[in-house]
Amino acid sequence: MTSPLIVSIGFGAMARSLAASLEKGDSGLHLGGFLVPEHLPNDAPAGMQRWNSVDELIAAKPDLVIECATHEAVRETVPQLLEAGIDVVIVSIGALGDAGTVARIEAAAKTGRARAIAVSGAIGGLDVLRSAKLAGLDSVAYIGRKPPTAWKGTPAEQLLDLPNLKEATVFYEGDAVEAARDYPKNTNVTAAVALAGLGFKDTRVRLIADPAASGNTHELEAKGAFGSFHILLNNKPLPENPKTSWLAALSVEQAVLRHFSSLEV
Ligand SMILES: NC(=O)C1=CN([C@@H]2O[C@H](COP(=O)(O)OP(=O)(O)OC[C@H]3O[C@@H](n4cnc5c(N)ncnc54)[C@H](OP(=O)(O)O)[C@@H]3O)[C@@H](O)[C@H]2O)C=CC1
Ligand SMILES: O=C([O-])CC(=O)C(=O)O
Repeated sequence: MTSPLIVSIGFGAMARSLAASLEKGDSGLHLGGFLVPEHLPNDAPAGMQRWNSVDELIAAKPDLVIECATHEAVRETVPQLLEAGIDVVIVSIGALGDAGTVARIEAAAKTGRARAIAVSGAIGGLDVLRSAKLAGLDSVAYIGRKPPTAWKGTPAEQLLDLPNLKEATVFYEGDAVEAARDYPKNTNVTAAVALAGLGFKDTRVRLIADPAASGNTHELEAKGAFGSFHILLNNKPLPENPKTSWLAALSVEQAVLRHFSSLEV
């Protein structure tokens, strides 16, 4: 049997980590190539293909596409692939905080009889949240803590003196609608929590810049008819992008392995 064609949208920190990890593993699966905008330099490793347009990619008939790029790619590129009958794993899931985008993705998936799969990413406990929701959830809260460098290029820069921050500082408290929209490279996890639990408006979010943090910490607390739970993840960042946790890349890899496995665990 020939190996399935697995392609990423974007070839940044996460896609590169995924490619290297699949290569090292024994699944026989590989990242066959990637779709990136034409302006990016061509640094495709040997044996990998590069596509510059979604039409060219669709013509190559990939078996699975993994969006590892931006919220914009989820809005602009993912629906076209689904309509063409191609399953897509979505990583920049903060884009799903917009009801119009969700409706477009659902309609495209229905048209193409394809599946859009949202990854758990850098957080865990979503299985518990999904199950607990069935009996009713009273509250869901998420706390994200990262070192100041990880908040560079976000609205936190306007709120705090990030390079000279001396102590852990809360700079955002609100809901997952705003958090997912305003911190698109840092808080996709809030979308995972919102989608599994109480929805974007009712998910409480607190974001912290902490000079003492050595990695990316994600805390999740939920209460409901089932009881309550509280988890804390201490994630190591990817060397190429301190905003992104290694666990997020690993969650993409396990989504790929599950997709091609006959026993889903
Ligand atoms: N669900 C989760 O838990 C997590 C989700 N993420 C999300 O995953 C995505 C990837 O993360 P990461 O790899 O660390 O990010 P990087 O910034 O390292 O890589 C993204 C790459 O995609 C390229 N790109 C931008 N726009 C497009 C487009 N329209 N089509 C194709 N490629 C594009 C970028 O190019 P250029 O540099 O030129 O813009 C860049 O090379 C991000 O959106 C991030 O927010 C990250 C961590 C956790
Ligand atoms: O990787 C992380 O720690 C979380 C992240 O960036 C995101 O959710 O966008």
